[in-house]
Amino acid sequence: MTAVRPTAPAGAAAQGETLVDIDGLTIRLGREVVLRDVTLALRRGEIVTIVGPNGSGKTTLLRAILGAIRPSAGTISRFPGLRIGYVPQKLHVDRTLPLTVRRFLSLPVRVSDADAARALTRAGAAELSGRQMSGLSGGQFQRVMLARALLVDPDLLILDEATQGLDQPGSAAFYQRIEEVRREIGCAVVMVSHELHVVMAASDRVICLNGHVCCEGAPEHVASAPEYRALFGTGTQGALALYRHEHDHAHDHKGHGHGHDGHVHGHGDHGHDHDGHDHGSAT
Ligand SMILES: Nc1ncnc2c1ncn2[C@@H]1O[C@H](COP(=O)(O)OP(=O)(O)OP(=O)(O)O)[C@@H](O)[C@H]1O
Repeated sequence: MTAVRPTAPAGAAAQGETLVDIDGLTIRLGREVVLRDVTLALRRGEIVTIVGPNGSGKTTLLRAILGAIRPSAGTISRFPGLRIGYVPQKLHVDRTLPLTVRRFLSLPVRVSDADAARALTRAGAAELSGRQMSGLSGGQFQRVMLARALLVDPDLLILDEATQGLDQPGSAAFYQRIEEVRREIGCAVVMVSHELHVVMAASDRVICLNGHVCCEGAPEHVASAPEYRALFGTGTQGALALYRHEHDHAHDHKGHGHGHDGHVHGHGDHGHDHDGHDHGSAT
């Protein structure tokens, strides 16, 4: 029997408190067992990345956390009143429709100017409010999508391959923004990404999924785990090491100036401006 049960009395969750507790989760879709006996917890303030091959159940897991899919077995317990912000894998906005960013944020639920401005600022997109959705670059569009997810003041931010289509510096800038959001509002973040070498380095914890949890832990731990290497080979480990190595150099990040305790979210000396990505804080 499935259950979604409260884990604690309503109220402000403390830093590190469990927001989502998944125990023995099994999900069948049609005849297929997509997830089998998945047990994991998401805690306030942490950034967790889910990696895994195509079809390994990553989106299904996110949808189960969102409550869009019911467990076939096992439980998903959410902190009472948990607010979830979701950045989907794809959102098609009719590019022929005249629609400003500000108006987009009021669809389908109208939000106040103050709330829209606050969310845009947090997403590093304050200057985009009056822009047409159709004229945004990929990176700008994703920041607007992030702003939309932030409107609910989330305890948990869920991102499903949110940087698809962005170049590597653009992705790294986006994940840097996610870290800043996490620091500002103290939410937990769970995200799926195929850009392992970028996103793993920006994560506190990595969960390697292949229908079940193959391995999990700190990025370095997972990257060197035999289960992970069996799925992804050793290439990512090398890329991760290279990325950290690059970042260890004292290069000037033009106004970045963020004190990040060893996490990687910069983008090296790529030497090109990729169309309005905001690498620093716009606030
Ligand atoms: N509604 C559905 N009905 C039946 N099977 C489904 C449904 N949705 C997903 N699946 C199957 O579940 C499996 C996992 O899909 P899921 O989208 O969760 O994988 P994923 O790891 O997110 O993949 P990708 O990396 O390609 O996005 C796949 O085999 C998929 O075909």
